[in-house]
Amino acid sequence: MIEAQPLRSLLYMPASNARAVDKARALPCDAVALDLEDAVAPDMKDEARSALVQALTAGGFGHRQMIARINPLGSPWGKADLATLAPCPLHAILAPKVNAAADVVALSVAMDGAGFDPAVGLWVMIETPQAVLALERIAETARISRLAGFVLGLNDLAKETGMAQRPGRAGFVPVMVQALMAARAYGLVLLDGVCNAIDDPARLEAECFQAQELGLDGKTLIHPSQIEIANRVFAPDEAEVAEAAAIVAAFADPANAGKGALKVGGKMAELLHHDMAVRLLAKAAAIATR
Ligand SMILES: CC(C)(COP(=O)(O)OP(=O)(O)OC[C@H]1O[C@@H](n2cnc3c(N)ncnc32)[C@H](O)[C@@H]1OP(=O)(O)O)[C@@H](O)C(=O)NCCC(=O)NCCSC(=O)C[C@H](O)C(=O)O
Ligand SMILES: [Mg+2]
Repeated sequence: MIEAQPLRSLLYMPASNARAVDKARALPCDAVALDLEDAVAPDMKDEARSALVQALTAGGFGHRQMIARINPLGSPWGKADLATLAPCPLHAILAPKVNAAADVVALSVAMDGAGFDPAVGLWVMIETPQAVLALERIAETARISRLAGFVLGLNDLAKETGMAQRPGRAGFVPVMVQALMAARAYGLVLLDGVCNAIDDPARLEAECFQAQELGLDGKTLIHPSQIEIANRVFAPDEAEVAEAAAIVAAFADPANAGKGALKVGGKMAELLHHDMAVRLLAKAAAIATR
């Protein structure tokens, strides 16, 4: 399954940064991740958690999917994060540094125990070598847990593996492909890691094109200036929308009734292309309402 709701851009911000959180209510990102983990210093964790609850309770984030990134369950803050966030209006909890399928099941059980609404999903960061090696087993837990998404954490993966974060991201491409296969096999969202180079829009754009070409749903971002690029690259362009509309129209034409393969715009179109065209048009329509 590929996510019907656009998730082209997910903007992280420290939950402790009230100015950034307030700005998020008007930014054109598809999702917001209020972070309690790496963007928050240890002595600010309790304050950030309270600020997060206040922000979610106050609301005003409109169509944006609201994600809270908690601290690891095994850290001094993880359990309190879950207990405190349980009553809040959230789309998903994002859990960092999972290593194995058992970690995901434990997180899901902890969310049940804390009283989260069943509609609140669990997304996990793929950012350790152990998690990369266990991608399929982790994804498979979606059958018995709240797991609904993967987010790549390439800074941590670089730290743990020694892999360099250079233009082209050669070392990360196999991880992105493996994560995509696992995500698609079990109906999960998959978002790309962040581009740290805030002042290099060309690099961000190249990373977005690469991730879009590899089939990822969108990109995680760290600065408002990155939103426009991600939204543009991960949205179908005019030519793609026109091609999809032509395919749908061709299959709807009574003259083509009963045919499984057609020639549309000089290309072969089969029923699978019709399905893809319908999906693309639905995504374009959802984006147009933003
Ligand atoms: C990186 C930053 C600390 C830079 O902040 P700053 O120096 O304030 O930037 P600017 O002066 O350019 O900011 C201009 C205005 O934009 C607002 N702003 C900046 N960043 C954000 C944001 N992320 N969300 C919302 N608003 C933002 C500023 O407040 C300014 O507003 P104004 O004063 O009204 O003009 C900062 O960008 C930042 O904190 N970014 C997010 C950092 C973060 O959340 N990191 C954790 C997630 S990334 C990660 O962990 C990846 C993963 O786990 C991995 O392993 O790879
Ligand atoms: Mg990380």
